[in-house]
Amino acid sequence: MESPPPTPAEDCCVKVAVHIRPLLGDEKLQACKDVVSVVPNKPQVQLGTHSFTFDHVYGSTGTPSSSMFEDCVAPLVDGLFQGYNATVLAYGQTGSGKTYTMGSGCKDGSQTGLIPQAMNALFNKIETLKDQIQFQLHVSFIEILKEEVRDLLDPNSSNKSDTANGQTGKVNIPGKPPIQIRETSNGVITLAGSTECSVQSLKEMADCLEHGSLSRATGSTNMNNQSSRSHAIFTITVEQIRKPNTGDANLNETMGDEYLCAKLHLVDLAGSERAKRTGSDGMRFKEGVHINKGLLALGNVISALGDEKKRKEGAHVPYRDSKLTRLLQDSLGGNSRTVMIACVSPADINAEETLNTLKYANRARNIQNKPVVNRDPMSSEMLKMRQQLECLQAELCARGGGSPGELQVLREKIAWLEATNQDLCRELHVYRSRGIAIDHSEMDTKVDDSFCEEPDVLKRSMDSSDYQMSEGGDSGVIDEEAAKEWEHTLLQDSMDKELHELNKRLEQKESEMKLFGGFDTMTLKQHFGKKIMELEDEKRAVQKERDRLQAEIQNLSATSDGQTQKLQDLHSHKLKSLESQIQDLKKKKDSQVQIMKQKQKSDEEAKKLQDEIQFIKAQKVQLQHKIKQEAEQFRQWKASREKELLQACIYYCHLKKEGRKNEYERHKLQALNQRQKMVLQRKTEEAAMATKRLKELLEARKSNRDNTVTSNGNGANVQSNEKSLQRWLDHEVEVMVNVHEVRHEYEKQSQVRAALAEELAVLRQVEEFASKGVSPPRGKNGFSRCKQFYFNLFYILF
Ligand SMILES: Nc1ncnc2c1ncn2[C@@H]1O[C@H](COP(=O)(O)OP(=O)(O)OP(=O)(O)O)[C@@H](O)[C@H]1O
Repeated sequence: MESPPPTPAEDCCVKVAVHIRPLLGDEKLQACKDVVSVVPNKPQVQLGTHSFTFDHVYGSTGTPSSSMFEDCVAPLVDGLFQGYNATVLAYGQTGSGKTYTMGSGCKDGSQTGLIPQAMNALFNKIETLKDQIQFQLHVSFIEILKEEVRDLLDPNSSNKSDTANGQTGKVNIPGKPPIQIRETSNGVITLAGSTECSVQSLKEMADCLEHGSLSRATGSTNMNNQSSRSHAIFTITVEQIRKPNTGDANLNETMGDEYLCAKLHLVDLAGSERAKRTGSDGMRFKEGVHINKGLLALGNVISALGDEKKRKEGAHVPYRDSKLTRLLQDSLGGNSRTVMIACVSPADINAEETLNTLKYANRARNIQNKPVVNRDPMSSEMLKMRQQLECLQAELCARGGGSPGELQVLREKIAWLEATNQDLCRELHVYRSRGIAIDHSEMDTKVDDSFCEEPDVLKRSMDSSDYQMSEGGDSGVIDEEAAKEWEHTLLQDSMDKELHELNKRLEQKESEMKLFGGFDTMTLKQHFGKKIMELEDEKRAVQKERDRLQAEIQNLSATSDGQTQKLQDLHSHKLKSLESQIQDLKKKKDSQVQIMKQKQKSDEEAKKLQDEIQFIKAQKVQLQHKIKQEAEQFRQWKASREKELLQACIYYCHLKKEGRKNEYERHKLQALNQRQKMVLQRKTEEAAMATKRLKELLEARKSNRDNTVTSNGNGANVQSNEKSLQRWLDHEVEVMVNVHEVRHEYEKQSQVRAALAEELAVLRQVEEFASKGVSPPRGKNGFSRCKQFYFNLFYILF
């Protein structure tokens, strides 16, 4: 029977719904007009001359908001039970109704909101499946406030209400390490250090939501008197473990695997805002800046993912630009089914922001995600075993009137399969608990933000102390793997840092460049050139006037009368003023020349700066390329390593199965041997009897012959005696031969049994290798010998 093929990643676009809230009391008081309209019976929204089509439109004259859960979120909740991750994301301007829509505010809407409805649906479904599946539920609730991730469920931190600025929120215990975002080797984003509350009931989960919501940072602004000042992410993790021996045929459709795990992220983003309109200053203003920064980064990610051309070219997606985008990496363009709810206000005073939200949401529709079933490699082997078991059970039913011998064989096979299944279940459980223990110890040690990666099931089993390699070479494999991951993390980290440095330098150079900017060099040059020419002209005119006056003074000094003297004085005075004008003009010209020189120098500097910017940009592109290339190389290496591990795991399971089969066959052979031994004994006894009788017969024959010699007249009688004696003799010889054959067969089988025991030991050895995730040696003690062994077994049995 073939094992089920791994589920291929399905391409699915991010679904976008628009939720239009009604006009609020304040807006009505300000006589605001409703400017957002919905095209009847179509998911189409119009705002002025703009028209947008979405997957759904709720509120206003569109579909009633009460259908939102069934249309958008219920399918995602169902998907969790098949192992698919999901995300619901509320986006929109401040005061547009995100918290109301999500129901994460613990006030109005908290019962009709999407999160409470999702929790209800989840527990309703669990109730129907709890007999067949064991569920483990965990919740975490975090917020991102001013680029810092905060744990809303941390029992050790306290809630604070800072009345001075109307701020409420969580206060972390000083000294507690901050929550860190990590990426595991298979690209899954995890939060290290956040509280994961295990919940058993709807009430417990609702309590967590309420507790976290109360701890969330909110504050009052002109646009919303209880405005969320942070991005909040409520995550529900659903782990499913199939209970053994559930004969429910329908279950196969619900859960084919032994173990599934899926996460539902419910995200209430902080609203985009304009400081002018929210009237925020001081701390509130700073919050607004961070909020907008995070949303800008989100917008850039959406743009990069939503642009088909860029996507095809494999353009860089700036997930690392903010904590929000890093955390939502899987939800946008990754392993998740995602729904975005764009919340908008219909009021004319918000028209501009509403238009922005609609454009943003429209772009998000183009994002393609690739959700996959989060299954466990061990589970598929279990599934295979179970299918085999079911097949045998069906066969057994179909052969209701079969011979008791056949039924017995089938029953034994079923018992063996069930035992195998249980063994595998136990093993799975051990692996899982080892994994959890390793996770915990990783948390405790916290070596480095980027190094700690969640090991997968196989790695856990390999790392655990019970499975330490017996030979130095095997542990070397693991060391090498850890070293490679370590090296990759360090490299990525250092390249990230380098990129960050380059970005900083680029930013600095660009802002320096801005200082040079704003002037048109050519125009300035022309302006100053013209100015200098004008000054030259003016200087020449003044010099000409001076020369004319000097000549006039000379003429006047020749005719010196009283009138002339007066005129001469006047001219001399004028001359002096002209001289000083000339000096002024000279100075002006010099300063203009100086300015021109400075301009030229600054032009050169700007050119140099421009070259530097180009150089940094080129370096940045190169580095980004290098980061991508290294990540790809690592991904490929990791994928091949994981494939290898998976093969080892499958091989290991195969060996386990074969080992059990071997035991079973050996057992059968032993029983057969026992029977043969008894036959042999009986035959040996028969042979002894036969020998005895033979002797008697020979005696009788001899005396028969003697009789022939002595009583010659009785010839016919003697002949018939002789014939019957010969028949007896032949029969006894046949018995002897038969006994000999049986003995020979018995000896042959004893040898096989010994070989079987030896091969079983080999098999155990190989199995031990496989259990450590290392390919078994294929030489002297390896697979080829196993194969030979099965060949022998087959030959003997059939
Ligand atoms: N669909 C709706 N029906 C009635 N009232 C609504 C609706 N949506 C929102 N409101 C009201 O609008 C106000 C603002 O809503 P809410 O706090 O959910 O906005 P927000 O988008 O989360 O704002 P912020 O980003 O500032 O946190 C609240 O008083 C809420 O009760």
